[in-house]
Order: sequence, then C-alpha cells, then structure tokens
Amino acid sequence: MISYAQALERLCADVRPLAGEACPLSAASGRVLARDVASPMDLPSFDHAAMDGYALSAKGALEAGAEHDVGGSQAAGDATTGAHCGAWEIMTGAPLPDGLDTVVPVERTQLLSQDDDGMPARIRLLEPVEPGANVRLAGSDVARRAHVLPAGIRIEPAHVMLLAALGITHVEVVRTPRVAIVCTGKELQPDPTQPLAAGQIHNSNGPYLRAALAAMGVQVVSCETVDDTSDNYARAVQAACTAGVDLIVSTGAVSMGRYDFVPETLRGLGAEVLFHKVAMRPGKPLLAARMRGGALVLALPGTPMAVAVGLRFFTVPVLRAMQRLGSEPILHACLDTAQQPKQGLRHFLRATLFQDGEGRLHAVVQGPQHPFRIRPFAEADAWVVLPETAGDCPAGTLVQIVSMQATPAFPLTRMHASGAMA
Ligand SMILES: Nc1nc2c(c(=O)[nH]1)N[C@H]1C(S)=C(S)[C@@H](COP(=O)(O)OP(=O)(O)OC[C@H]3O[C@@H](n4cnc5c(N)ncnc54)[C@H](O)[C@@H]3O)O[C@H]1N2
Ligand code: MOO
Repeated sequence: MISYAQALERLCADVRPLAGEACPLSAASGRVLARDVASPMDLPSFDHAAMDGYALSAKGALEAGAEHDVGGSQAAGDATTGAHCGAWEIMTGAPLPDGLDTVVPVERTQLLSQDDDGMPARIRLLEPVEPGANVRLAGSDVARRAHVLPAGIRIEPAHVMLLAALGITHVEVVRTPRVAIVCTGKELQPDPTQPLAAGQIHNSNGPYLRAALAAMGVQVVSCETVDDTSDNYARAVQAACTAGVDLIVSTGAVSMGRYDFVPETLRGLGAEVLFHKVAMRPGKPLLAARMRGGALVLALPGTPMAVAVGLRFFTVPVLRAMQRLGSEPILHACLDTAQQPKQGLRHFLRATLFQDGEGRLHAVVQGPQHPFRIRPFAEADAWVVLPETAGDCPAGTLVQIVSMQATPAFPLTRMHASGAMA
C-alpha cells in the first residue's frame, strides 16, 4: 500500500497549475498572487513631516534657545513651496519646503509672535533638535522597482494596504479553482428539509465539503447527492467534467463492499487511477484518479472523519499546488496524551490545544478516535499527525500539529522551503 507521502507526491505530480488572470485590487483579498509585484514608485513618494511643528534647515541653528522667523505654513496635500526663510510651519504628512530637512514638534517650541492673521511669525526652540529629525524620506518604506510581493502568496488585507499605497489597481491572480462534489449512498436523504425514512441519514459530508472549500475561496460548481448505482455516479462525474471543473471530490463507495463501485466506474470512464488505498488512519480506502479531460478525482471514503482527512491532507495540498501556493509550514506541540499508533500507518488524530504558563502549546488527543464520530471533530482545535514510524508516543513527545482550517491564521509564507506537510 502506498504511503501518505508517496501518495501526495504522486498526486501533486499530476497537478496542472492554474492560469493567471487580472483582478482589481478591490476583489483581490483572499486570492493567490500569480506574478511577483515590483513597486512602480517610491513610498513615501516625497520627503514629508512626521510631526506637526516647524520645518527647519539642518544648516541653521538647531540648539535650545535658537530663534527662527516663520515664513509660511504647509499642510498635507499642499504642493511643495519654496522656503523663504529659516522656519516653516508644517503639518504631519506635508511635503518639506525646498531646502528644509528637519522638523521640530510644535510642543518643543515657544511661539514668540504671531502675524495679524494669527499665523506664527517667530519661534524659539525649547530643546536642541537632531538634524533630519521627524522627516520621512522618499523611498524609506519601499524603493521604486523594489520587489514587494512574491507570486504564490494568498493576498491578505495588509498586502492590499501596501498595493493601494503604491497605486497598484490590478494584480495578476491565479484563476479560482473549480470543484464539484459528489456524495454517494442510497442511505442519504438528498433533501435536508425532508424527514428521514427508515435507514436514511442526513448528508453531512456534502455540506462539510462545500463549507470547507468555500472557506478556501474555491468555487464549488456543484454538490450532488447520488444513490448507490454506478450509472448515476458516472453521470455526475461526467457532468462535472463537462462543466470544466479542475477537481471532483466524491465521498463513499470506495471500499470493499458490494456497492463500492467507484474504482470500476472511474476506470470505465477512462480515468487513470493514480492510487487506491493509502497507509493511513482514518481514510485508508481513498482513491485518486485523473479523468481523460484532465480533471483530478479524489474519491474519499464516506465515513465522516475519512472525509475530513481527505479534505485537509489531500484536497487542500492539491488545491494549494494548483494555485502555486507553497506547502504549509510544520508546527509542533507537546503531546499530553500518550498514543500507541499502529506501525506503518500515518495517523491523523483530532485534538484540543492549550498553552501552558510558559506559552508552550500542548495537544490533548481526544478519547477514542472513532472515524464515524463528528462531535469530537467539531470540538477539536487541531490535527495531530503521527508518522508511520512514530512507535509508542509517551506524554511529552513533540508532535506535528496541523490547523483545522485550510487557510491557517498564521500562513508563515516565508517558511515555504522547509514546510512540506508530507
Ligand atoms: N471489509 C472492509 N470493510 C471496510 C473497510 C475495509 O478495509 N474492509 N474499510 C472501512 C473503512 S476504513 C472505511 S473509511 C469505510 C469506507 O467505506 P466507503 O468509502 O465505501 O463509504 P460508504 O460505505 O459509502 O460509507 C461509509 C460510512 O459513511 C457514511 N456516509 C457515507 N456518505 C455519507 C455522507 N454523505 N454523509 C454522512 N455520512 C455518510 C455511511 O452511511 C457509512 O456509515 O469502509 C469501511 N469498511
Ligand atoms: O478510513 Mo475509515 O478508518 O473507517 O474512516
């Protein structure tokens, strides 16, 4: 049986990166940058005051007690004015008058006289002023042509702030992945508003996948529920291919039962099966295939925790690879509950997290890890991942943790190189 790392590698080798497209900055948050961004301008674009006060020349008198005539006033938004004498009233953000290069805050000056119109006419410095103080120099944040954002990052609001400051109105982003969901099982009541007949259950995998994919910014093209017949599954898969999806995620009918028709149906449709069954728990019967038209299929086992693992540890990495997002960084926590994982299988365990007095993160693996149980999953904070060779893990073992969310709160984009989850 293929290992998790080999399976993921096999799958990602078949991923075709999605094309880029222009996107207005107003719609770019959450999208993935397809091209490096270089700055078209200096930021700040002109030397300006960092404080309300008086602009002075470093060549003039800056010692405590020095007196200066005030030649005029300059506010943010005013165009640069020539300095006619030693000092110029200035507001935060205003360009420095020509020849002036230092700003003294108003509270460190004494107003000696005013004009008839109430404007300051002469001031005295209460303290010595450092030459160049309180001036933000052009290009001191970003220099023109500097490389500011790399391709392959998810655009966050902070990036929008930077791009907007640089006057960038459009960015090239990766096209949104298009995904179809197909849930199989004649036990599934397809209409959630209807009562359950004998033997029926509500479809929880479909709504879960739809919610998780939508939270990642993926376009869910369709979410179908089909019965346990190969024909209906084949029809749903073909309809998804016709709709031009990049990925089909199906649930159920992929194990050993009489009605587990997924492998044969996909082969019958001409799909190339990349692997079937992965050495992991839960979710072992997972199958991956490529359709003739290029769409990838992740056929997840129907058991809810097998679906959760298939989403977080296969679907998310595939979608990241399609969007040219780097792999996720590896995070660790101290295991508080001893584990005896089965040798040769990768274990994905639901856990709660807490921080001790020293700020160290601890993981508490929840009770028995039954793959059918949804409630502990809904109460979990993170996945604990134990590798195939973990052996007995006493309390205190440092273990890998993975966020429940597909888009972690701390993306750590600068750690890509060391960050493969496999
Ligand atoms: N003889 C064997 N039996 C099973 C094996 C095995 O190796 N040998 N593997 C077990 C494992 S592990 C899993 S996981 C399941 C996977 O089976 P299938 O992928 O064929 O999934 P189903 O039988 O269709 O469903 C399994 C389980 O999940 C429920 N389910 C299905 N779809 C949904 C849905 N949309 N929402 C909520 N719940 C769903 C379904 O009713 C079943 O209870 O096979 C084991 N058996
Ligand atoms: O793959 Mo399983 O272990 O029943 O969810």
